[in-house]
Amino acid sequence: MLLLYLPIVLTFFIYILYLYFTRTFKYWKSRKVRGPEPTVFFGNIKESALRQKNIGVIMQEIYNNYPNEKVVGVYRMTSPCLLIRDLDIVKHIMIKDFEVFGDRGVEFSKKGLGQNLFHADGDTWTALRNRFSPIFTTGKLKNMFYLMNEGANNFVEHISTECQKKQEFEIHSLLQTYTVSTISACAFGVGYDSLDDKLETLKLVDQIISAPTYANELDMMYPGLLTSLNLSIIPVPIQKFFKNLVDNIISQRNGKPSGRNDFMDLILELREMREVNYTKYGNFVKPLEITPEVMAAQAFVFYVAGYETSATTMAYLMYQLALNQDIQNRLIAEIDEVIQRNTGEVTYDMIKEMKYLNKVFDETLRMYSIVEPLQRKATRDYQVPGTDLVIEKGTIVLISPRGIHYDEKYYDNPDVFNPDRFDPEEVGKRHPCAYLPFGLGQRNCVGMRFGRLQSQLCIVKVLSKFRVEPSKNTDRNLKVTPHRAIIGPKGGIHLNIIPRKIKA
Ligand code: HEM
Repeated sequence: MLLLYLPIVLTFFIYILYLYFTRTFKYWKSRKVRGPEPTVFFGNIKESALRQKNIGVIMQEIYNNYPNEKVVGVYRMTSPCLLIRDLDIVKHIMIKDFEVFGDRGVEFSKKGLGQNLFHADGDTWTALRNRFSPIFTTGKLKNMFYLMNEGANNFVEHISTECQKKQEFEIHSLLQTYTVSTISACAFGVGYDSLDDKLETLKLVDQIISAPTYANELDMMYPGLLTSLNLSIIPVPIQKFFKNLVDNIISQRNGKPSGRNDFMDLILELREMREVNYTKYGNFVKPLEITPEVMAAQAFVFYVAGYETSATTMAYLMYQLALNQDIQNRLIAEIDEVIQRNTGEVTYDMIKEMKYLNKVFDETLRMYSIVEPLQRKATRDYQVPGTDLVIEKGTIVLISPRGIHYDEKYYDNPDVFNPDRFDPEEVGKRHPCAYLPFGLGQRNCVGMRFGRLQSQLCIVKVLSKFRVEPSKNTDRNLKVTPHRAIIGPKGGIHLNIIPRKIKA
């Protein structure tokens, strides 16, 4: 008898699940916002949730499929989100109306490593950003330059040794060895000589961070769940690693700056300064106490945000130089000229002088923007300028830098690598929001100057000794890894590195 009813019960149960996992899917239609049809449970991000496609690529495809829309309604799992295509609206959200869109909407905990600049929202973020921005000024970077220089010299030596054994390298992982050591030296004061014993743990950090977890998808389905449960999405061993690292540094330095001028010194310096009270939009914001926990959270985010982004950008840059030998020749000529004119060690000011290097770097990040999509959360209902649409409080808005960077409205022949697009006159002709690899507005990348500097220094050092060329394994049709948060090349980038014949 029971068996007779089982199919009916099952069908009913599946129907209830279906209703539940499609309950929000009329949200955008009812507001007359166009967008792709969602799939039960997954919304529009099925391939990303199944780790088949990077979420940044999915958003770029949606951007491309709605060329006439200012905004597109999408569902991340069952949550309605709005993809913004129109650059004037982008400007409002990211810059002008920042008081509504100051949150990123990825906060997972107000404790431990959760109190980091990237994930924190609300007053915690304001307090963190106010407190920590000063450590990224030009003056501080200049003081830290010697640490990067040492890292770059070690790296070039490493390549020279390896080049005696082989010609072909997987350069993405090769460049990671440079950024891991440089960021470790600059962020948490690990000397290059003592790096080897930490390297294994740092590799583990990378593996754990890049391993797919479904916490993000869970938070998309039940926004705010992680924060309300105060859950950490970061595994306990990693939390312990960064906490111990910071505790050791504080005790080695007796809680005072050591004169090394690394981030830890700068944070210890900040700790010694009296905290200044300030207000945000007229409201008093509690000043932030720099506890060892807060320090560990920033060391964590500087490490995670700092090494992979720069290594990936440099790998793509080298790839394009290998495919475009004329551009490589022009860049090498600039590097040689500036070094010869200044004689001696490469300095911060010399890097700033290399205008073509900057253009090559900017064009690389146009073609290969790596932090995608950009994200903000509405902290109150918001009428989208120039439309009847109201973005409801709590809604996530998304921006696709890749969509914009490959849009022919802003960039002719977007598939062509052309650094001259970044001539100042050309830049002046474009909408100010048409280029956003470091995000935009008050919540943009705080480490932008650091990332540019550590990458450009390495490129200069490497190209002053070597050239790059395609190898037999160079993939001319690069794909991106489906699951990593930073968009990187699937299967790596294989190139030949050839010692240059330097004229005496
Ligand atoms: C090529 C290198 C890099 C790229 C392309 C990059 C890109 C980005 C992007 C797109 C964002 C989000 C901005 C937004 O939402 O508007 C971001 C945020 C952030 N980045 Fe970077 N980044 C790079 C290097 C670095 C480095 C070297 C550090 C630290 C040492 C760093 C630390 C951060 C932090 C802490 C945030 C969160 C800022 C906040 O919310 O206040 N980044 N980055």
